[in-house]
Amino acid sequence: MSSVLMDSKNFLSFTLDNPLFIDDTQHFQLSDHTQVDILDTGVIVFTPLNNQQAVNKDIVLSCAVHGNETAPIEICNQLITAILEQQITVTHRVLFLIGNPPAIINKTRFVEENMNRLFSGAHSKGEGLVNQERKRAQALEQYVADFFNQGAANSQRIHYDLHTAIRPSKHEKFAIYPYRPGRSYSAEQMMFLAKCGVDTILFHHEPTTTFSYYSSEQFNADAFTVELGKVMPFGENDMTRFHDTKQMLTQLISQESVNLPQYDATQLNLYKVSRSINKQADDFEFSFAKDAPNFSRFVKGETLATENGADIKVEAEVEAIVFPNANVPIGQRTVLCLVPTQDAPVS
Ligand SMILES: O=C(O)CCC(=O)N[C@@H](CCC(=O)O)C(=O)O
Ligand SMILES: [Zn+2]
Repeated sequence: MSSVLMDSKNFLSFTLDNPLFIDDTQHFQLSDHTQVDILDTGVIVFTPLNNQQAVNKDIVLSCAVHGNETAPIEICNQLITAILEQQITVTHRVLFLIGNPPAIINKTRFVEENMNRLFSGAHSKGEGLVNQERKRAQALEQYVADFFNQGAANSQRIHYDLHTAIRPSKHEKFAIYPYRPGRSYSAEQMMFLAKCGVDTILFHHEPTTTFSYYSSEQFNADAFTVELGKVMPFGENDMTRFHDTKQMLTQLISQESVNLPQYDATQLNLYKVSRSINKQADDFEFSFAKDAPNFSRFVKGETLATENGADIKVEAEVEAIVFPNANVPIGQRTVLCLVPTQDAPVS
């Protein structure tokens, strides 16, 4: 093990000291109970060595797919440190991914290209692997593939891709459930998220090129993009707001199973994505206030945006908006429109 990591047990510092690659993979054990494998910058796997009958989950926790979303980075790094210092012992296989170290250093969402639009092979489309984010998205796919493929056939595969949102939100913590045709939604997963404080779920309506969709679609994982609050610089996150999330993630990785309440839709705010409005022209502009929070609601006929001299109006009786961002390349999502739902197929 390199002295850099040995001295500090701070995997984030080690990652940011080596943002593009590490010289060698590193492999060591914690006492006789946990195998640790550092496979790349920001890529660390913990494998329990004892009590194999309790190992029933393969868990991926990713952060910093967007470099300026610091709270998830702090949460993951705290969990990694607690494992390395043997305050927590993993019961299940766990892969932590710090997605985009150069963007963390840059304090920006991305350096050249939004990495969360580059999964499921999008990294190699068009001009191909021309930048660091494209290469990293391809590499992250491979680490996830290897990790899940090396697990037991009957293990539950879980991937929480942790983010924070640009805007304030009427529902502070929410999760995007990737499109999964033919698969019902997991009541257990939604109650786990609720116990994390993530009480709002958006059911996506179409395939995307996000990291969580990749794990969900390719590996049948219970995968989510999880939004934990508003983007803040390092040092400005109120970590008390993440207490429940961190506690539940600790239970998830360290306990054979987690006690969860019965599914109760009344504890959740459920929304279906009704449409994604993609940018067609440079003059795209929203009609609502710049500081409108996520989940602001608009009624049928109201104008949401203008583009090419035309109005883009609310189509359903009521639509809520999430992730409005006009500053995206042509072809990409400017906003997701949502309708409240109670009838999602859950099992
Ligand atoms: O606040 C915003 O505008 C963006 C927050 C964010 O990064 N959201 C993810 C959602 C991914 C998904 O739809 O699963 C993203 O835009 O990549
Ligand atoms: Zn994000």
